[in-house]
Amino acid sequence: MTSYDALLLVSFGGPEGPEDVIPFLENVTRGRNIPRERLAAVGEHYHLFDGVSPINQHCRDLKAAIEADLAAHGVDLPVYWGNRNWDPYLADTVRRMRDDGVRRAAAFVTSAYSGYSCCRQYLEDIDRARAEVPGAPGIDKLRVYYNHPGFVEPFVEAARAALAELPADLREGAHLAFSAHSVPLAQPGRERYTAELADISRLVAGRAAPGHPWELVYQSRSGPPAQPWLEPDIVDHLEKLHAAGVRAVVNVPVGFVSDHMEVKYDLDVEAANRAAELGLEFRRAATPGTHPRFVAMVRELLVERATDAADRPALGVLGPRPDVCPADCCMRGITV
Ligand SMILES: CC1=C(CCC(=O)O)c2cc3nc(cc4[nH]c(cc5[nH]c(cc1n2)c(C)c5CCC(=O)O)c(CCC(=O)O)c4C)C(CCC(=O)O)=C3C
Ligand SMILES: [Fe+2]
Repeated sequence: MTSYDALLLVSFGGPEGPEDVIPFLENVTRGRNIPRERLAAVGEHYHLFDGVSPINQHCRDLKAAIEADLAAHGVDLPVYWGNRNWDPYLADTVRRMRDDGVRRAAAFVTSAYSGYSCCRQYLEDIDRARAEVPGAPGIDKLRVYYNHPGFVEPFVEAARAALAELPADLREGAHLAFSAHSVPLAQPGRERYTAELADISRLVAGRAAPGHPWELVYQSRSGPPAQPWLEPDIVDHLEKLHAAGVRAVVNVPVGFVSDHMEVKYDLDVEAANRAAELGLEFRRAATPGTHPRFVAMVRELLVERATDAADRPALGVLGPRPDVCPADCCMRGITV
């Protein structure tokens, strides 16, 4: 038994106005060797949306939904929110938690997978924030949840809905294209990340669209052009499908928790525009966002951890992830 006196929502952060865009991008890419041209291009994506990323509002909505769900289930726990790259910064939130008398918090991260970018980098962020705040509360990151029914089921529902939106005569021949953020091939934990993505893609395809062909592809590639990243890219994939005579595609962005900028631009603008040019019918499935099943999962993960429950729900073939990262997760403790 661990008694938690708070839940901490940890996220990526995003700009909320044109003047935030450059400082935000500088925060994200500090020390990461991202070419200037790439940064300028990504800045333009944000400016298309008046410099406002949807991600912070998603976090406010998710926080409110979690608070309502906890209250409805008699769990009396305050919920805090802190980001890696933008206000409210994690260190400021941790300071406020300490001032409020929080001693031990469970952390729910808006990233569902193993691997450096999805798991260890958030652990490092939490460590760094705690190191900045004398007397900081203890913070336990909840387990990786990509295969939890509360994450999988909203995607199954969303994939079915997107398929149903296709013109009836094209539905039967439609392909499913699962997508996730690309990462460098050399990134620690990359094998585990891709294995988990394949696991959930197979699961969602089998439940939402049995018999339809599916593939796992990547999006939002960054880094220097010479550095190898996970492929194929979704746009190249759409071109390949089109050339092979496929006429309709449902894109399921299983790599993400909400419809933030990597979804609203890279999929809804870039991939959708290319599909339109090709004459390919393209529908994008919703991410979990504030789906009640997803919100309930946050509480279930918290209760499971607090009570050290033996039953750890997990779908697919890889099994539940342990509470504390083992060597094949994100190589925590190994220097890159
Ligand atoms: C695996 C992964 C996730 C999923 C897990 C998770 O959700 O955390 C993710 C999410 C996100 N990535 C985001 C934005 C950005 N990511 C960048 C750059 C990078 N992402 C990477 C990986 C990932 N990223 C990597 C390896 C880089 C290269 C630099 C580095 O090694 O760190 C850059 C720099 C410009 C560019 O080059 O694209 C931006 C602006 C936003 C916010 C969107 C919004 O504002 O709504 C979100 C949720
Ligand atoms: Fe990213």
